[in-house]
Amino acid sequence: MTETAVMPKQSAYDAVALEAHSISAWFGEHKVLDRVSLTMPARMVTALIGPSGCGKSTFLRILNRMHELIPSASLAGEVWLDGTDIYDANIKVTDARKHIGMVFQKPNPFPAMSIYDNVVAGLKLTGTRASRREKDYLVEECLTKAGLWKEVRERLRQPGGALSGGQQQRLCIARSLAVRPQVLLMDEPCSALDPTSTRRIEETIAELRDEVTIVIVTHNMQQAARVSQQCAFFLAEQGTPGHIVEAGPTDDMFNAPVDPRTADYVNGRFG
Ligand SMILES: Nc1ncnc2c1ncn2[C@@H]1O[C@H](COP(=O)(O)OP(=O)(O)OP(=O)(O)O)[C@@H](O)[C@H]1O
Repeated sequence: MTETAVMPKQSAYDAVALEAHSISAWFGEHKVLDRVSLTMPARMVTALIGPSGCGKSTFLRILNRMHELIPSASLAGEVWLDGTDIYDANIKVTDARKHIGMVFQKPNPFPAMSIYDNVVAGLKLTGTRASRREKDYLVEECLTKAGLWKEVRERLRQPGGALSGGQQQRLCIARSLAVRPQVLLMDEPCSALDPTSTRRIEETIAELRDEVTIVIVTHNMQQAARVSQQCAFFLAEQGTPGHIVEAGPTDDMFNAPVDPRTADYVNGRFG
């Protein structure tokens, strides 16, 4: 009997490790990542750091099968979530993305849709049925986890687009949480936000990490030091594809890096 791959069963929130094995990536003939392997443990925030163009976003997008949306893009390697290869031929793209959510650089709520409907929007996309009561509960739960409930509880029917940038980003986090992902990927989630909103998102990340495995791309070294427990330093030297120079506990990466290039980067000497 042949085994059919299925995505692991989702309980409420259930953080699990995500493992990338020997990931290489191309845009057409241009190779941008070379055999990148990284374990992103459960209940930890992993920060991907490195200079512009070294492949951090490409790697992040490979982790939830968004890379394949680009016509010229291809990849090699495997991504394992709790014992299942998300690139297995039997795994549906929508299932992979349901388990592994993404928050982008620029907050992208549906602007004309109400705050309430923004949060539950993912249910429709993933074909999940819910009663009105279940939705009400989910909206409060996810907005609370995203640190937004108290600010919007009296105006859930107002459009998402009327919120501030920082509130919109927290709404996007709530929307991602509503399908109960096991992993949340964040691509520079604070780069469009002011310092106060940034701090609020960082607090939200800290509160979420026990329930959702978080991987964040950031250019801000102070932010990487504040929010992550593990860091991976990517580099693409002189036109070569991006690779990981060094990965490890955040404290070690900042205070006792093994590779001098890591020390130079985290201390702001290049990039
Ligand atoms: N859609 C695309 N088509 C072609 N090449 C691309 C595409 N997206 C990215 N690239 C190339 O892939 C390489 C890696 O880009 P990527 O955006 O992953 O790097 P990054 O480290 O996230 O950069 P940044 O920090 O500036 O966001 C770069 O050389 C970039 O030009």
